[in-house]
Amino acid sequence: MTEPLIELKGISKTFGNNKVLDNVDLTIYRGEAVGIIGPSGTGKSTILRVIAGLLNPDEGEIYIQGVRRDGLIEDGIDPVGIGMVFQQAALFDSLTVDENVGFLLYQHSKLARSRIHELVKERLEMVGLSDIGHLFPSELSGGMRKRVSFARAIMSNPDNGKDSPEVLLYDEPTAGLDPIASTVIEDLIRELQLANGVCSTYAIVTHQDSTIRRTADRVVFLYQGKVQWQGTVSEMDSTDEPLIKQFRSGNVQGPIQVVN
Ligand SMILES: Nc1ncnc2c1ncn2[C@@H]1O[C@H](COP(=O)(O)OP(=O)(O)OP(=O)(O)O)[C@@H](O)[C@H]1O
Repeated sequence: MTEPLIELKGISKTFGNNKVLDNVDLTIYRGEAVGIIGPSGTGKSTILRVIAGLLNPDEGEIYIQGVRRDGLIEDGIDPVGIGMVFQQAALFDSLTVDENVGFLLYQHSKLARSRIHELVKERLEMVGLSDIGHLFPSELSGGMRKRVSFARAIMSNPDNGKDSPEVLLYDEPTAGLDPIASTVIEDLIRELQLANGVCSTYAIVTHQDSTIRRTADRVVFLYQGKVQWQGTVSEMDSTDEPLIKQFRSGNVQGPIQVVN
């Protein structure tokens, strides 16, 4: 795990007067699982969107497998595929599960519909869902919708080797789920990491303690637009760093300013 796959160097992003990311440096190594934590509104989702190539930073450089990215993901120059699983499952309500998961291939590939249908079925099986392709999102539980969104994120065109996402970015994948449904999702994230190298590297934004513990090899703490601390989960439990101590305890007193 020594090769940097994603490198952010001096990334800044301001919305209006709000400098959300302030000269952030972050490296994610191949095969690594990075948990990004920090208080609400501190730029965690923003950093994922920058890595995904959905948002351009104002300043700084992004390297994907050593290649500098210039522009957004739609420019299609990244040497490895990067997929994103959004906080809300973001499924189209008027489409079936099959049509949601296969959406990009149905719209943009030359593959036969029957072939796409098979690929969708495989991906749904990978996330532990069978025989639900014909259902609509409103007929699923929250946990199932999340799993469908995972299946969509790992969907790829077999005719295009670069299409398969090697990196997955998860934005609060267990938010709003009960503890057992969260465990199912956490296990799935690790299983996908080990399966066929589909998404062997990932970054995950989460507020849930169990998700941090069960899915992160390295934890990065973001606050006031900067990476303030990073370490393993056990280092997070033992460090005397005042920001982490306060975050760990949930105490309103401390260096983290409480926003009401
Ligand atoms: N497109 C945008 N336009 C304006 N402001 C934005 C935009 N996207 C994010 N912000 C602001 O940037 C700040 C950081 O948002 P972000 O969603 O990255 O935080 P977060 O750490 O993921 O928060 P949470 O833990 O609550 O999900 C917030 O103040 C948010 O309102």
